Amino acid sequence: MNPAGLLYPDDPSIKKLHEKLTKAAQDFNAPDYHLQKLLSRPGRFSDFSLDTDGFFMDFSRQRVDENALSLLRESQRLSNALKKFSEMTQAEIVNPTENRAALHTAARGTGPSPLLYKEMDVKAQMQQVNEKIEQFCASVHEGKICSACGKPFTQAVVIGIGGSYLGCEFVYQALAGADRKLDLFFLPNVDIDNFARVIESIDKETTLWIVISKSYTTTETMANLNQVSTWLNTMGIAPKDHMVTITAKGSPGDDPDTPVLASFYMFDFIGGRYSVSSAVGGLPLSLALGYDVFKRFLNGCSIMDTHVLESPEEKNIPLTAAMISIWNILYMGYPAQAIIPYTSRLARLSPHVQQLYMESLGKSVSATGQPLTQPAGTIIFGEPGTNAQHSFFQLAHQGKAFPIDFIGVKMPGYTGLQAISKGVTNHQELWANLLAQAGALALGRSSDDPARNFDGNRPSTIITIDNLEPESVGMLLSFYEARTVLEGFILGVNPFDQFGVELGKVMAGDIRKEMAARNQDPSYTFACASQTDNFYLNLLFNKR
Ligand SMILES: O=P(O)(O)OC[C@H]1O[C@](O)(CO)[C@@H](O)[C@@H]1O
Repeated sequence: MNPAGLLYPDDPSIKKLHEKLTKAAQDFNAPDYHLQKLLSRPGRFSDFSLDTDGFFMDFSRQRVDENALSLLRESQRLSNALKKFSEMTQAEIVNPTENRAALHTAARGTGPSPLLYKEMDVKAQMQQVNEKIEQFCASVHEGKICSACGKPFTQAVVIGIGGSYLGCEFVYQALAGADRKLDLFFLPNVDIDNFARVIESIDKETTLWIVISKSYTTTETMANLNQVSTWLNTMGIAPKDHMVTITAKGSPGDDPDTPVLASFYMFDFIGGRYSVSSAVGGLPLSLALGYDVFKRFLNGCSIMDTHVLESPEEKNIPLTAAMISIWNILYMGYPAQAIIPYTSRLARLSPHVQQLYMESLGKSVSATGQPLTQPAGTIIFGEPGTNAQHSFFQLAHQGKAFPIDFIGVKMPGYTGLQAISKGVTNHQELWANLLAQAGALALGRSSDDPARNFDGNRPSTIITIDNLEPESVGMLLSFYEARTVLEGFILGVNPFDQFGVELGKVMAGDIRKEMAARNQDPSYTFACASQTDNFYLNLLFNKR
């Protein structure tokens, strides 16, 4: 696989293109390139917006023009990003550092059938897991599989962290309406107060615990599993009667000698942050909302995957979003990007994309280990609107500028009684704010009073989806996945490994040993800890 990309210009044409893009960005310092001017150009809105199957993206308020876009499309071609995306769906090794394919798209049926990888029929294997999920959930919903005391399960708690929970939590919050079959809770953090909050919210007699860990070695998840098991035992409930596992074949959790109610496989060719369309999302979402809802969500993901595979460059929505993101980071110099959904049901979208994007693209070397010309990635953050407006939008309007994805939903989830305030419904008020913010950031407003002056020229994209139905949410999830992967391919980095998370884990292990030694021997003085750690360990143990 050719790893060349904008941050690893192992190719004279890419070097040259990088120079052209740098120069093109300088044009935007001129007054004629202020967004006020760009937005008044005829055809700006129609030329700078795209749609597919109810998913609409308006990037007319981004500080790009045709010249910048055509140069960015060249970067796509020189790095073979779309070709690599297609190869990814066909089980090529796109994760060279771990010598693996990345087949999250196959989990929703995208790509050839049969899809052979390491002598395995990938889609058939995934189908088997999905059939098991469907049967298990039906049995739980019908009360055939029930709690130790014979009552039906009414709640489930996911024990898992990072990619083994964030995507699932986002989709659950987005889709969970009044008709849910089970309430879902999440126990990601090893923080004992996370456990305390969960057990305050559940009925121990009717709660199913879902342990999700690909490696089944993640410290936080294993500690929480132990905490929950110990707690259940003291309550007289055998953990095996209230637990299911989702893990990789051959992991320490894939152990017939430790029986649970059921176990489901996840595959090493689907990374945690890309795994919500596998059993990681499949089981909890099907338990909470029904297997048919999960299938419809997969269908939405697949519609967007197919759009990426079949659309030409200039109509390709995730590709265009990836190119604009690169433009904003590398050439316009923006320090961060925000995702602001105007619906509280998408509140966990930005935390999910934070991991998806920052773990995938926060890299300092190319896909083949060569130093990059500068570190890759950016900071992603966000909150739902209008809450965000009353929180950090002062900075967005008058402080350090950063591009924003505004996300609007045509139909809210709740369709019951809607009061009218100032002549509009709450949902319309939300939209009035969304439109006003994008307009105010772009256009600004001048004032003789410097403190009340708005320079404008601050970029944003508006993305709209039809509703909060599973298909729309699937398309949104798959849009951000594809955008991330394509951005990685254009930059020349591997979007599927995450070695950057390892060092902290190793160092936590050393500190843990010091704590364990003190727990064993109260006179132990943290002899192996550094001067600084020594201070904090004494603070913790002496409770000073
Ligand atoms: O599923 P596991 O093996 O518990 O890993 C959990 C998460 O931890 C990470 O390795 C990061 O620390 C993620 O990539 C992963 O999703």
